Amino acid sequence: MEIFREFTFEAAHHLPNVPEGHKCSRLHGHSYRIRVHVAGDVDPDDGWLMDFGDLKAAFQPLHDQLDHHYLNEVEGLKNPTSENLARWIWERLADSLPRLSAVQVRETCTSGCIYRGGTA
Ligand SMILES: Nc1nc2c(c(=O)[nH]1)N=C([C@H](O)[C@H](O)COP(=O)(O)OP(=O)(O)OP(=O)(O)O)CN2
Repeated sequence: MEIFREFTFEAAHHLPNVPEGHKCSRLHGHSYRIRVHVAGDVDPDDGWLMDFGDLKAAFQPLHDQLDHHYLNEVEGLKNPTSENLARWIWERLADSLPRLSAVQVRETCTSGCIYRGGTA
């Protein structure tokens, strides 16, 4: 079984390593949508994998660091692409959510990424 919880936050960023003239080198903002997935067995007694409320509690400290912030200034997010943000979130959730299975980051309605851990 896999469950997820979706979070949103607003933030500004620019991408420092894109080619000269790329639109994303300019300061701009996104309404980010994040999905945190956890996978495992459903407990036969309580009928759930884990409480959605505990997923929310685990993400809250990260939300506080990201919402209405300039992502380039957040520790570890000098180059805040979707991919780097997904990995940043994973690394900060992995201890509190040992069954973490995926982190999805959506920057816009049409673009985003999914990170499932590991080095890629
Ligand atoms: N692999 C990645 N590519 C891009 C990233 C990224 O994080 N990873 N980020 C950007 C920009 O931040 C950009 O704001 C979002 O890109 P894009 O989908 O091109 O945005 P638009 O809404 O402007 O798309 P259009 O359909 O062209 O209007 C760029 N690439």
